[in-house]
Amino acid sequence: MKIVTAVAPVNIAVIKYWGKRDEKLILPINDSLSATLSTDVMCAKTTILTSPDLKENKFWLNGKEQSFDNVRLKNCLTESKLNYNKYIFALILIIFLVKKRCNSTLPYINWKIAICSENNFPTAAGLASSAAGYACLVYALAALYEIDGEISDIARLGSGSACRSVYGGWVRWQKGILSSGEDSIARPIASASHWPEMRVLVLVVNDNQKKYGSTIGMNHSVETSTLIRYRSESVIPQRIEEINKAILERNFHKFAEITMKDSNQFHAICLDTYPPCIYMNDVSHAIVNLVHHYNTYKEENKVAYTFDAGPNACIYLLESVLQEFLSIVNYIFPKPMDIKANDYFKGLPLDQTIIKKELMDDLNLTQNNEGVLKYLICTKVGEGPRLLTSSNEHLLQENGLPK
Ligand SMILES: Nc1ncnc2c1ncn2[C@@H]1O[C@H](COP(=O)(O)OP(=O)(O)OP(=O)(O)O)[C@@H](O)[C@H]1O
Ligand SMILES: C[C@@](O)(CCOP(=O)(O)OP(=O)(O)O)CC(=O)O
Repeated sequence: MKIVTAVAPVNIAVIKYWGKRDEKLILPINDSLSATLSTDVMCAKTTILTSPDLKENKFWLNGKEQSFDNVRLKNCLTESKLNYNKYIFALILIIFLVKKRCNSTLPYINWKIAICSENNFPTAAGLASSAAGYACLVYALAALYEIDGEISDIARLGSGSACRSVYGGWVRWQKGILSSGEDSIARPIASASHWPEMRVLVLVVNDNQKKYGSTIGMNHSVETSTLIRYRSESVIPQRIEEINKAILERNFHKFAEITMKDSNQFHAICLDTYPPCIYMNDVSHAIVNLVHHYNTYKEENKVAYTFDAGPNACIYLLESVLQEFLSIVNYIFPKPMDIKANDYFKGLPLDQTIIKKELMDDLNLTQNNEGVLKYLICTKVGEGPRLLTSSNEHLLQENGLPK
């Protein structure tokens, strides 16, 4: 019997990946760049066990068994439109590729496996669970089958954005030009400690499973949007170099401007998609408005928003402005009285600073009803995936069943 457990991070892109040039190999039409977030706050955790006693392959996600062995791979391969099976298909493909890359004389290479994974944050809600989940799966499989070297290309086959989660710090996914996809890999551009004051505040507007997934959304954009081509050909090549430089120089003002412009352009493409795929809602737009008011008041960009394929805002900001900005968020979006502070302010500890009346008067923003925000998560840039060696950490028992 052999067992490994790993944790892997989510990542939030500041230059968004949106659109594929190859759906099966998950090859993007543009480079993207993200920060990997600390696994101390948000992570996927995956245990993989292999044993000669297992009769079939098994997979549990968040406590629920997922069909695995009984999926007809052939059907998946011939499917022209991607559907929910794509996730199980990706799982099977990833296991196959990791095994292919390992030393095939390993005595346990042909044993069946049991996989058990959990996310400590909402799954399929636009908070990058697939990125953390597939990075974790590939990292744990690589440890199980003792492979070293490149794994971002394998993680990419689960979900494109997952290739960036196999590294910590600031990570760029190079779109690559080869049709084989060999050069479509992620690389860190700066370590997790490069910009230690950077914080990320996730304002959760809705953590329900989203209706319009990223895969389908971006396919429709490629098929119908004219703006998407302009973005990938004429905007991103320069923009990605500029943000790379801003990050290396720790120039927050410039970093924030590019981050917000890129989020806005991505959602403009969603609106340019026919029929449009709308992810942001009125609360998201109220957050955008609040950030711009605050930056104008400060006469400099102190805070940057970015939205993935959902209404939740990820706010990048430096530690020095965190408390003041948070106090404004709390005033504009009041916490419901009946929710305990610990259930509302998640992640890194936050002070409940009292708002300065004159600041609110200057900002002149309208207060919302209680409960418009569901909760907040405060986190920071962190390291990539890692193995957990203590046997208490395993999610599976020695018989291959979940604990
Ligand atoms: N820990 C995990 N292990 C394996 N697969 C996972 C894990 N977490 C999520 N997934 C897969 O990813 C799917 C969710 O991906 P989806 O892209 O819809 O949402 P998301 O990643 O949370 O949002 P987004 O990509 O917009 O940020 C799940 O249905 C599941 O198939
Ligand atoms: C908006 C995004 O979060 C899109 C993520 O898309 P996915 O990586 O979930 O898509 P697939 O490759 O089809 O699985 C932007 C980003 O993370 O860069």
